[in-house]
Amino acid sequence: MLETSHKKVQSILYLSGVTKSFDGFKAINNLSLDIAPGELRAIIGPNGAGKSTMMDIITGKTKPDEGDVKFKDTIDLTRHDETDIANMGIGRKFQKPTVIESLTVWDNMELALAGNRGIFQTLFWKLSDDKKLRIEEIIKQIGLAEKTDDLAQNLSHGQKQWLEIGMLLIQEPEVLLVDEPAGGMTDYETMETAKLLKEISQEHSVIVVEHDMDFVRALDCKVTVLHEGSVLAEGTLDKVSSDKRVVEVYLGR
Ligand SMILES: Nc1ncnc2c1ncn2[C@@H]1O[C@H](COP(=O)(O)OP(=O)(O)OP(=O)(O)O)[C@@H](O)[C@H]1O
Repeated sequence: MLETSHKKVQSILYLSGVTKSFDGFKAINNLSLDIAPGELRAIIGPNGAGKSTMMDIITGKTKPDEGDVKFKDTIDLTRHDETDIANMGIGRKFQKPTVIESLTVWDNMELALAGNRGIFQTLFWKLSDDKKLRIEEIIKQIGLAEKTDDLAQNLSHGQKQWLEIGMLLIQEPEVLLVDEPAGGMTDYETMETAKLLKEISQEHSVIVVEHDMDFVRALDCKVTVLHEGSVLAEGTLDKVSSDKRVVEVYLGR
C-alpha cells in the first residue's frame, strides 16, 4: 500500500551508540539522541562536553568511530560528506556570523539563495518572482524589513545573527543546527532570537546549542544535557535543573 512508501518519519535525526575519540580521548562516548520532525531542542552542557563535536558529526565534518547517525530514519549520514549533508537539508549556523559585510541584507540573502553557483553564474542569474517574495518574507520574519537595503556592516551583532539565520532559511533546510546564537547579544536581542527560533521550529526541526539559561528558558523546549560525550539528563529545563548531577557538573558552577 502507499502507506509504506510514504511512511511518516519518526526521527529527523537519530544518533545511537556514537563514539569519537581524539588521540585516545573520548570526546563523544556512546551518545544517543533522537530528534522528532519539527522539534525544537536545546543542547546544554559544560565546556568540553562534546556539543560541537556532536554537531560536527551530524554535519559530516567529523566521522564517528562507531555508532549510527541517521537522517529521516534511514539515511546513514556517516556515508556522506559535508556538502552532501548540507544539500540534503541540514543547515548549520556557526557562532560567528559569516555574512558579507560589504553587501546589503538583500544581497546577502540573494547570494545565500544562489548557494553553490559560481559568482559568474550568480551575476547572470535572474531571481524569479517567487524567490523574491520568499526573500522578502524571510527578511520580514527575521525582523530586518526596514534594513533590507542597509549594508550588513551597519547591523548590530544580533541583527547579523538573524541575517545569517535568514540565509540558512532561504535554502529551505529540514534541520537547522544553531551554535550559541545568544552569545554577545543584548537581552532584548536574546529574547527576540528565542521567539524567532520558536517560530522557525513550526516548519523546521531546530537544534540549538546554548549556555545562556535565560535564553534556553525562553525557548521552552526539551533540553538535553551533555557531559563527557554522553547524555547526562533530558527533559524540561525545570526537570534537568533539579537533577543533582546536572547541578554538580554544570548549572552549579
Ligand atoms: N579535533 C580535535 N582534536 C582533539 N581534541 C578535540 C578535537 N575536537 C574536540 N576535541 C576535544 O573534545 C572534547 C569535546 O570538545 P567540544 O568542542 O565538542 O566540546 P563543547 O561541548 O562544544 O565545548 P564548548 O562549550 O567549550 O564549545 C574537548 O575535550 C576537546 O578538547
